Amino acid sequence: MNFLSENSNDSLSLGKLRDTLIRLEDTIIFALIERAQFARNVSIYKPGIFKYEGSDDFNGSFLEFFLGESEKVHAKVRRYQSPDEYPFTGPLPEPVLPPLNYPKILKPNNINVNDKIMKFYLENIIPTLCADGEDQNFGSSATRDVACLQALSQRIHYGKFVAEAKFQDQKLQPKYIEYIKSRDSEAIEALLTNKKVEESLLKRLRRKALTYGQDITESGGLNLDIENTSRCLKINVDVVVELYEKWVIPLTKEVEVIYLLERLDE
Ligand SMILES: C=C(O[C@@H]1C=C(C(=O)O)C=C[C@H]1O)C(=O)O
Repeated sequence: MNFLSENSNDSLSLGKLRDTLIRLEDTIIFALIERAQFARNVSIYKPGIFKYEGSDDFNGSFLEFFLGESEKVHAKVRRYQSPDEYPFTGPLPEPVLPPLNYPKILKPNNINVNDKIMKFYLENIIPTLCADGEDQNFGSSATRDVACLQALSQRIHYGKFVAEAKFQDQKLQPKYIEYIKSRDSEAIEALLTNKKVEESLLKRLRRKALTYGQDITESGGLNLDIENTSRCLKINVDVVVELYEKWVIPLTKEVEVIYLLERLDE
């Protein structure tokens, strides 16, 4: 979401944030489809298998190396105002001070569930998403992993913005304040949970995975009948739905709760 082009209160409306989360469903499904075309390639997840020029002392996995190096670049450009200012090649200019005009309360803080995201991605998603074995496409697999992990991380950390929007609801704010003061995480989670939104999301996600997973030809209709279609899909629809049901939604809510527990600290 672009926080710079709009006034900050407006960009925190729950409706707009939900639109952003819906758009990110597409990003995540396509990233998973990209990864699913390659085999599991377990070698890229085991530490110490490859050596890297100029990083002789690095002992982690290929994926960790890849992610670390790309995030070094992200760290250097993070403070620029727009992606258009980032050079594609050559040295980066000196970073300027943070120009991002976030709503004040959303200044960067310590909420980070990336360790959890990495764990469920490697232990639960990759083994069911990809064919067992090694097709030796190590670089291709790792680039897709980075795309999947970054999209999942972005989606889940959006919980901060969602939580702030919910806290701004004047009818509910006294309740949130009461539960925050009594450190009642369960009550906070119950208050911010919207079962209807979650149910619609899971239904929509199944239809999206079924649709995006098909080869679209020049004629003929799409087939939304899972029984007939699932054999030739590019992705296992159940993996996508389970990913959201078991991991993405619960972790988004965890971020929401952590954010709100710190909301009154200033
Ligand atoms: C994100 C929201 O908050 C909660 C988390 C949801 C999610 O991660 O998709 C969905 C509904 C809510 O229980 C929301 O209300 O839209």
